[in-house]
Amino acid sequence: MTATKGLEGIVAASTSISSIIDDTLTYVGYNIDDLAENASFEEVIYLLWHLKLPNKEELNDLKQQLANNMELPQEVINAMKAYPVKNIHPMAALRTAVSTLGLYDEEADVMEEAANFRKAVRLQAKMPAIVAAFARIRKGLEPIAPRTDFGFAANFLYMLTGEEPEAIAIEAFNKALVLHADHELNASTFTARVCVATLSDVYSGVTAAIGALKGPLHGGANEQVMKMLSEIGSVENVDSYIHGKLSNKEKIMGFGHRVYRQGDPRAKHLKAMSEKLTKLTGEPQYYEMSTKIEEIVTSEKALPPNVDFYSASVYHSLGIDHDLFTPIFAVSRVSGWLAHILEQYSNNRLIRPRAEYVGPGMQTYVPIENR
Ligand SMILES: CC(=O)SCCNC(=O)CCNC(=O)[C@H](O)C(C)(C)COP(=O)(O)OP(=O)(O)OC[C@H]1O[C@@H](n2cnc3c(N)ncnc32)[C@H](O)[C@@H]1OP(=O)(O)O
Ligand SMILES: O=C([O-])CC(=O)C(=O)O
Repeated sequence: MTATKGLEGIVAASTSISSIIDDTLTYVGYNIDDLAENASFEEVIYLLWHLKLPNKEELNDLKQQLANNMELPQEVINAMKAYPVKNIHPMAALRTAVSTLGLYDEEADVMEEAANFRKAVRLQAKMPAIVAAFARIRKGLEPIAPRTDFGFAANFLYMLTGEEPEAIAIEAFNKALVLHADHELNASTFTARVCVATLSDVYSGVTAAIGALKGPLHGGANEQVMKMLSEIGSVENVDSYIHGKLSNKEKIMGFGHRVYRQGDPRAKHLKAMSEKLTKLTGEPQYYEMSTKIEEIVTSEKALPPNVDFYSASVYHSLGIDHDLFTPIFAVSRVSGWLAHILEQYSNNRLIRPRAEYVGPGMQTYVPIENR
């Protein structure tokens, strides 16, 4: 038995939800470029969960269900207020709050398909409310209840600030949500599937997935990109900063991908948004630094930017705190995790690969007094 490091190239599941073939990403056969330009995030959620686009009635029904289920149980808000809010990362808070949410869902361990769909709606609806509530609680502010007349993207921005978001912010945020919704068998989705393949519950699957997304080699990279842009500070500093990192053999966050070779098809949409939004906010340097970094990294390392690279300057331009970038990724990706969890349940088998043993050969036990 020989292990493949990082399971590279191993096909570990079948799915009808999304595909990456020849660097083209589709959700249920719809090209991501089409969806990014035309779809609302709610339409994408419906597509991922039902494997077809909704008609008007189905879409309105899902929108209403999401808006109606956004409000958090007071117990979860109280629990968040008791976290050591000043010292914890919002991804740790989100991971814990989603687990706590499961304690207050009477159907948490009901395994029927209809109950799992109901929990999917509740979790999808409450994830943005958790992120927004935590962002306010840690500043000493009260959480803001969602508006039932707002769509998903608008509601998140509203719960974060208490102000009605501008149309351009809603449009940009909706597009970012669409672009991050699903991505075949990425590390966090695989984690969710492994977890629920033991027939554990939806909350456990999503909690596990949040843990996997948090790492800087996966979803956590978007926050690291912003940290890098802040450290660089101006276009003039890009060259020496990036060359310094590369000569130290350090990774440049937001570049490279296990599956894409020519480039991540989502990046161009975020790049265009970054250019537009940074101009509007009067901070074009974030876009200019980013394009200069891209120029160097692609020419010297042949590594194109991934989804995390330009999303950083997009979220910064929307006025979002930098350590909320990865939780925002989770607010979108939970739609994909839930789709994969439902798919896993529908055709389940325990996921249990083998390991190549590379430790010592047979040894004789030595009693502790003789060691
Ligand atoms: C949503 C997402 O999860 S997208 C990915 C987000 N993550 C990041 O942006 C973090 C930076 N990127 C990386 O760490 C990697 O490219 C990954 C984790 C995304 C993919 O990793 P893998 O396929 O395992 O590639 P691996 O890490 O083995 O790298 C292969 C080679 O490319 C180099 N490399 C890969 N990514 C980068 C990078 N961003 N900067 C510099 N060098 C890199 C590695 O150092 C390695 O070089 P070596 O062979 O000389 O040692
Ligand atoms: O697919 C991956 O390995 C990482 C990624 O881009 C994503 O999860 O969106």
